[in-house]
Amino acid sequence: MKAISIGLLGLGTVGSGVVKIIEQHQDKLMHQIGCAINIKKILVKDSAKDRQVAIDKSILTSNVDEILEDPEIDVIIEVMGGIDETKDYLLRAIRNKKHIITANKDLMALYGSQLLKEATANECDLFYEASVAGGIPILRGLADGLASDRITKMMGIVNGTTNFILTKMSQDGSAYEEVLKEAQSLGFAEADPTADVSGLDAARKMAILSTLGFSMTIDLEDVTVQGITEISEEDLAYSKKLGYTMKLIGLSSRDGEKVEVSVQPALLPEHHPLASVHNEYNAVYVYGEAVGETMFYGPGAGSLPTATSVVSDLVAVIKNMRLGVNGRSAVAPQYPKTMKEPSEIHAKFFIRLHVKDEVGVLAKITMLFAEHGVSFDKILQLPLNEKGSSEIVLVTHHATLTEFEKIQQKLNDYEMVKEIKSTYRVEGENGK
Ligand SMILES: NC(=O)C1=CN([C@@H]2O[C@H](COP(=O)(O)OP(=O)(O)OC[C@H]3O[C@@H](n4cnc5c(N)ncnc54)[C@H](OP(=O)(O)O)[C@@H]3O)[C@@H](O)[C@H]2O)C=CC1
Ligand SMILES: N[C@@H](CC=O)C(=O)O
Ligand code: NA
Repeated sequence: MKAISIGLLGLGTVGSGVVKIIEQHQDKLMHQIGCAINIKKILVKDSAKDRQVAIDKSILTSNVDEILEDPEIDVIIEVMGGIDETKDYLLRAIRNKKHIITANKDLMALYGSQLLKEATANECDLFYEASVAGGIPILRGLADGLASDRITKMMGIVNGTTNFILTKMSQDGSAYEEVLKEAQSLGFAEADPTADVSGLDAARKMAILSTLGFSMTIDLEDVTVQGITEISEEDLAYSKKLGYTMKLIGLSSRDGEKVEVSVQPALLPEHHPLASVHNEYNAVYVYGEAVGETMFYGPGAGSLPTATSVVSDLVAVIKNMRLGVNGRSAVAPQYPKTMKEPSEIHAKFFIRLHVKDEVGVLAKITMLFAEHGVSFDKILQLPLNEKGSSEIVLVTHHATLTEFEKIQQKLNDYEMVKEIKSTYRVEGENGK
């Protein structure tokens, strides 16, 4: 079989990894697909820039038409990032009958269904394994490995940068800004790391995972999002003291046909498997009605891990080309979407309050929670340096989000409560 020519859009962290893997694993790739892979052109912004990989500079271009309009190029690998312009490039490529592989969750979370429909209509493959949890084959795990099951819950650490930051802050006491810079220099962070630390990157991945896992179209706006920027050293210290580990957790759950999809910092019991996922590593816990608990673990970001998923997608495209079955694997969502109301979301909650150090304060707070049917699992009360003030830290038993929000509103109105310093969900107790 003659060599397959591919066009690469982007030669940064992931693109360089793709070039390395295609070169270094040539024998294995040839054995699997029966032909050579020829990287014919690479789109970059600046062709003069020094590169992390040795390549023939004549294949670099800043004119995308040289790739999209080249009839010899069968497959486009998109690892440049960006949304609107990139979507236009990919739609043009699909209409020119080119198969697509992308690592771009920003794009797939917003326009995945449009692109997949267009690809199917043009008998093209569109694979995006690297877009969620970099090097972990989670999308293939859901689409193929668990195809026979009904998924009811997914809980994961799906952003490497924030997991790296939280690990270093809680284990070594490192400062937030310093660790963020380190994550950027290691190539884990997005071009604009706001997407990482605000939780948006994880929300995009949860929208993609939930759409596939629950077979319903979960849009980005269906995902409630909170990032890691408000987490204080005190919160990290209290979570340790109470036997928890703070992680940025993506959560998708389904009860009947109703779903919740959210991203937030949450406290996990120290013995929970996700609590020992450190640095840029990701993990996704998947519960299926038949299979029970499964866990997918591995590097969530970085050049070679992410490129592994990209090149494995390329192998799948080329195998489909040989069989003449491209564009047949995407399955359209089966179910309509109904999101859970806050009154249908149950969790345990952590709350940290600064209160006046007076007789009866704790009793009054206990009474308020009891009026809303919420009892406590853990209570700490400690004096503060500020005279006449103390700190109360509570972990509730399960309550609905609605009741917990009502309690917070009433606490804010109490004169004895100086400030609600922080609240978090506590997840993963009872083994899940
Ligand atoms: N880094 C990671 O660990 C992971 C990244 N991803 C995703 O992979 C994609 C790429 O990420 P990453 O490799 O880190 O990004 P980089 O910023 O390292 O690389 C981007 C590359 O694309 C080129 N590029 C960007 N915009 C344009 C444009 N408008 N025209 C031409 N070329 C352009 C850049 O050219 P030049 O070099 O000339 O500047 C660069 O080579 C993103 O969608 C990201 O979200 C997914 C999983 C993990
Ligand atoms: N910035 C992302 C890269 C992979 O998707 C992350 O940190 O997880
Ligand atoms: Na993946």
